Amino acid sequence: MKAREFLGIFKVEITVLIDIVAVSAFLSVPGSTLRLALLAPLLVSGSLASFSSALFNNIYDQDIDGRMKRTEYRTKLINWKTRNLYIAVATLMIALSMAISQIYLNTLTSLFIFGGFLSYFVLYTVILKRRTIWNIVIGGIAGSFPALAGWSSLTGSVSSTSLFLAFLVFLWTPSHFWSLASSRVEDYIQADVPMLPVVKGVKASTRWIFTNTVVLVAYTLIPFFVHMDLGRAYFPIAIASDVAFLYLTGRLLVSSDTPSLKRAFHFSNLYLLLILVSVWLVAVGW
Ligand code: HEM
Ligand SMILES: CC(C)=CCC/C(C)=C/CC/C(C)=C/COP(=O)(O)OP(=O)(O)O
Repeated sequence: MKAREFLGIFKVEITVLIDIVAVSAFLSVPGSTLRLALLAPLLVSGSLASFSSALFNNIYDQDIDGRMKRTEYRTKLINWKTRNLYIAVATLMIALSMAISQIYLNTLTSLFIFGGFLSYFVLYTVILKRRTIWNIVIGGIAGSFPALAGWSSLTGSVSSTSLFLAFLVFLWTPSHFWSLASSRVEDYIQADVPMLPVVKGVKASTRWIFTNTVVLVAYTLIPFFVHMDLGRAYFPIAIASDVAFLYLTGRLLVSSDTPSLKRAFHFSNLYLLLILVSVWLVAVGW
């Protein structure tokens, strides 16, 4: 077993970007740099909840993971022999996550972190994923909770800025995932999961991806007209990232080959990273 595969069952790389969502919301709180120590319990609690939800997702999806090339490696680790062990580990992780958040942060933040866990494992994985093409649109709310948790960890409240960041991730998710799913459509046909490209075809999915990206880009322009605590670096970086994302998803309308789809998918992560990290500069007065 390779280390990357072991880390893969906890979806560590996804958790890193989830944590960056939380850090951006945290640093956008005025005066956040005076209380940076609270980043530690926020990131430990949020990461443990993300790892736990990813583990529960992989335990529940054992049957379909074994039928998809991208995920079949997981069945070497999570199988009938080890299932109970991983259930115990995942349960311990979410319990520890809640304890840390309750002790060092506040109840609202615990609720937001638990909301991310529940919306990913129960709402998306158990209820929606195998039933509807809207699975990742509704399930995408999972990625919004880290933004709400990041702001509330310092304030015990919600703000227009944390709601803006939360909804930004929500709108970003379909462009992110549908490009991946379209590049892996055979996998999802094998697994009999009703992802958009399985039900509507890749060509139609590229139109949905581009349309969603146009809506996402329009949404990122709101801070040009409505004040948010996002700092000055947000504006040029959002515009540059928007142009690149529109280009990469727009060209899918012309060529929806696998490399183009994978390029759009990988850029979706860079896109969100650039916009989120641009907000960090607000903490140092930019
Ligand atoms: C319901 C919502 C989402 C779905 C269905 C989804 C789906 C996926 C899938 C299937 C992968 C490939 C994973 C692999 O092959 O190991 C992936 C990768 C990734 N996702 Fe998402 N995702 C969602 C939300 C998010 C959110 C909210 C974030 C962070 C804010 C995120 C960040 C990432 C990153 C960074 C990767 C790349 C990891 C790598 O390079 O392997 N995803 N996503
Ligand atoms: C605050 C908190 C805990 C938030 C959790 C948010 C979170 C972990 C979102 C990730 C969503 C995700 C990667 C879905 C992919 O599942 P999939 O089953 O479609 O992917 P797979 O086929 O690779 O298993």
